[in-house]
Amino acid sequence: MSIHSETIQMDIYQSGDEAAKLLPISFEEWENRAKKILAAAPFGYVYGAAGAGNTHRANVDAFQKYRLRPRVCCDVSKLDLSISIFGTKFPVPFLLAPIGVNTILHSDGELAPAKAAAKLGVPYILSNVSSVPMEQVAETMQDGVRWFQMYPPKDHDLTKSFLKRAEASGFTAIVVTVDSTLLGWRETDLRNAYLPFLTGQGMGNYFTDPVFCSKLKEAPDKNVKEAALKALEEGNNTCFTWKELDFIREHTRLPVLIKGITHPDDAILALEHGVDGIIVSNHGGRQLDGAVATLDSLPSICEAIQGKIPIILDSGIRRGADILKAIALGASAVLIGRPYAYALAVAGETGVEEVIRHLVAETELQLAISGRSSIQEVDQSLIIKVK
Ligand SMILES: Cc1cc2nc3c(=O)[nH]c(=O)nc-3n(C[C@H](O)[C@H](O)[C@H](O)COP(=O)(O)O)c2cc1C
Ligand SMILES: O=C(O)C(=O)c1ccccc1
Repeated sequence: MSIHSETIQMDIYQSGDEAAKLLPISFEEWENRAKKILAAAPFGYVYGAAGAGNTHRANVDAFQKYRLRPRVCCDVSKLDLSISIFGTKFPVPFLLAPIGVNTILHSDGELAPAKAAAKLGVPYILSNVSSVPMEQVAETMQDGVRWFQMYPPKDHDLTKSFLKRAEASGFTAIVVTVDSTLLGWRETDLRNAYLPFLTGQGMGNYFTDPVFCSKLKEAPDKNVKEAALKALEEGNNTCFTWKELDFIREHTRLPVLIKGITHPDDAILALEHGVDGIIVSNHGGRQLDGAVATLDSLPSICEAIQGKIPIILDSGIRRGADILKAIALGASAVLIGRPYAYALAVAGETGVEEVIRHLVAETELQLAISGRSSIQEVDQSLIIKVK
């Protein structure tokens, strides 16, 4: 990656350019700006969490239980943020999380984060419920690394079709999200009576799928509501068990990651069922309220997995310090969620690019000021638990 902290930081300091000053720097500023720009319902869809929002708060608060304890007088003149997953080297220790239905945030939909990620060499995980079909996202990303996230459909033919399309369009891993076979109790969205899928948004992959369309009475453009309800029904796969995961495992040659694990026993089961990676996630607190923070569940999962497969963490990552703390506790990488969603709403592709660039710069500076020169040197000795 050709972006480095010094250049990014000095560019910002030195720019007398008004345009640069117009875009936010902090997470809170992006969030506030998104709130001003968006209508209440789409903003609430991103901001909202399940129930009282306790899981969401716990995710963020968990990072404050740990402090970085820097070493000094270390040679940090050469810095390396790169990591390696499934034998592929990535320039930075984060990926963009799958976030669906991006047209509620920006008219470019998923094409904007996809392009920003590809431009900066950051892998992009495309949501199953993207507004733009996966083939179009693939085309816009060219050689950019992309993974496809799937809400496992009830219909095995549809599952096979999604897998086949993802493979054919150059996605290099499948992320199976297992924490959302039912939609959580989301009070903000209920208050706004807002579920964007019902009007056909976020249906890019379903409405272009030959298997899905073959099972509808009328084409999606003739009866959007019927088609959308059918897609949601496919996702409400409450019969999903490890057996269904085996089915997915058997029907793709790509690495399979399971997203939504917070219990070490599930991590072990996932490993036994042949997954290649685990994403410790509680969906940003959007599913189960009152649940354990992902950072709090990470150590037990790392202990259970014993380094056999990569463990990625999301939910609550806002800044460089959070990234380093997750890695110090055993994560191989993290996913960035809401920060880029707000940036997308504020400034489209440019906004997402800015968020990525700032996170790279901050993480690199944090690493150096901690006295470490590479992500490989980040381990438990970097942090202490303070409460
Ligand atoms: C608006 C929104 C839509 C999301 N859509 C998906 C999705 O389609 N698939 C998925 O696996 N996770 C989805 N997630 C969860 C994210 O992948 C990620 O787990 C979460 O955003 C992490 O929490 P954080 O944003 O608070 O850091 C969504 C999250 C948000 C905020
Ligand atoms: O909004 C979400 O968090 C999300 O990922 C989702 C989308 C559709 C059905 C279930 C969850």
